[in-house]
Amino acid sequence: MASDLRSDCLEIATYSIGENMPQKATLEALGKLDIGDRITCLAVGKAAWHMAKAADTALGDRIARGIIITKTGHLKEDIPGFFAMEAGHPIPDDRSLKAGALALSLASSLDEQDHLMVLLSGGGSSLMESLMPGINLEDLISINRTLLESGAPIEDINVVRKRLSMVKAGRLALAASPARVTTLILSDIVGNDLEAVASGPTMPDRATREQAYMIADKDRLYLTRAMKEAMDMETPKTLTLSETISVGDVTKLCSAASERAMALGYETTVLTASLRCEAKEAGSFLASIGRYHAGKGPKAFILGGETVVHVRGDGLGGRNQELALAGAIDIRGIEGIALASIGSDGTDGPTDSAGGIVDGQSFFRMVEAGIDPKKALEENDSNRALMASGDLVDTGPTGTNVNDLVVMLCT
Ligand SMILES: O=C(O)[C@H](O)CO
Repeated sequence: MASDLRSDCLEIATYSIGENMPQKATLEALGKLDIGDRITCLAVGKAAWHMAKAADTALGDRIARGIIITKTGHLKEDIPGFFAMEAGHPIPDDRSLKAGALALSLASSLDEQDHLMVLLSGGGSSLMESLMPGINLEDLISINRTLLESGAPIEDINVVRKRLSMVKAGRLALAASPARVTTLILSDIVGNDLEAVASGPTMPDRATREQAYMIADKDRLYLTRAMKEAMDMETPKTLTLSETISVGDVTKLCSAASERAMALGYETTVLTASLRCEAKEAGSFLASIGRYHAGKGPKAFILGGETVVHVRGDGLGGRNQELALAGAIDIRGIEGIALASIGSDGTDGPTDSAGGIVDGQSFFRMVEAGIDPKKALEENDSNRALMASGDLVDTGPTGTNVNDLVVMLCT
């Protein structure tokens, strides 16, 4: 039975990730849109190439000009009519500044006959930048490092990054005015705060100057005079010509998983699409739910989001593998239960695995292979433990990035 549960878990995850692939999601959204005939396309983010490919398929010659800005190694074959470039991520580099200048000059060349189609995905904040006067690349790199190392949530990091930028916080849409702007977003933000994705180049910015200073103070950012001047400038609060559509996100990831689980005959509950707590606590908590429901199924519990790992040991792992290992410890010996935790992008932490899938026997398989599962958890060594029990999930990079999916099945 566990093997059926395990294959059902993987089928559910594969289906929901497939439904949130950038090309599929973008094509579906474009099919429903009323778009003019003079389209300029700007694709920015880790999924930019895939989204641009979908736009090329759907709109063909109606795209007058296109630009793709993506992370190093994320470009595939040439798309006719598109200029493509790579830039730095997670730390911006001089190519990011070239990308920002290019995007702004493209936007400002448009008039009211034009329609700017922005295809946005995670990673865009670092990949495309144009700095406020007096701020240089060195300042930008140092601010980004401090913010990323502070452990601050990405939404907070982007509140500050927006203020220092001429292209973020809706300013790209302002540059494109009077052209109409439509932005399709593949979101990597838990909670779907769309204006945080890639620092919202075409969306109004709700954050205030005071919030930005509070975050800067908390993270002990060193602000030069030019940075303070930039922080003081108001960001756009309304953008009448700009509309935003979410094409893929963690909520859709959970809905697709739920749809598949129901089709497989499970009574299904989406527990949350904004999981954010410590990975091992999520694993133990889910195990306690599983222990209660095992034997009362078939039931499916679906969760989406991104847990965190406060690393204490020097083992190898990732948040999904750590969640699965914690789950394995607490469901040991229980029949009729399987728990999978998988990164939709196919990479979990600094490992080649996407996550882990465990059942009531995983703990014992680890012990037989000479691993102490509890010690492995303390040492953040989930990758070695799950490898020993044959419980790693290896998908390779999937091409999308809409956070993580957790599926627990009980019979
Ligand atoms: O680019 C960014 O800011 C992050 O990936 C969030 O979208």
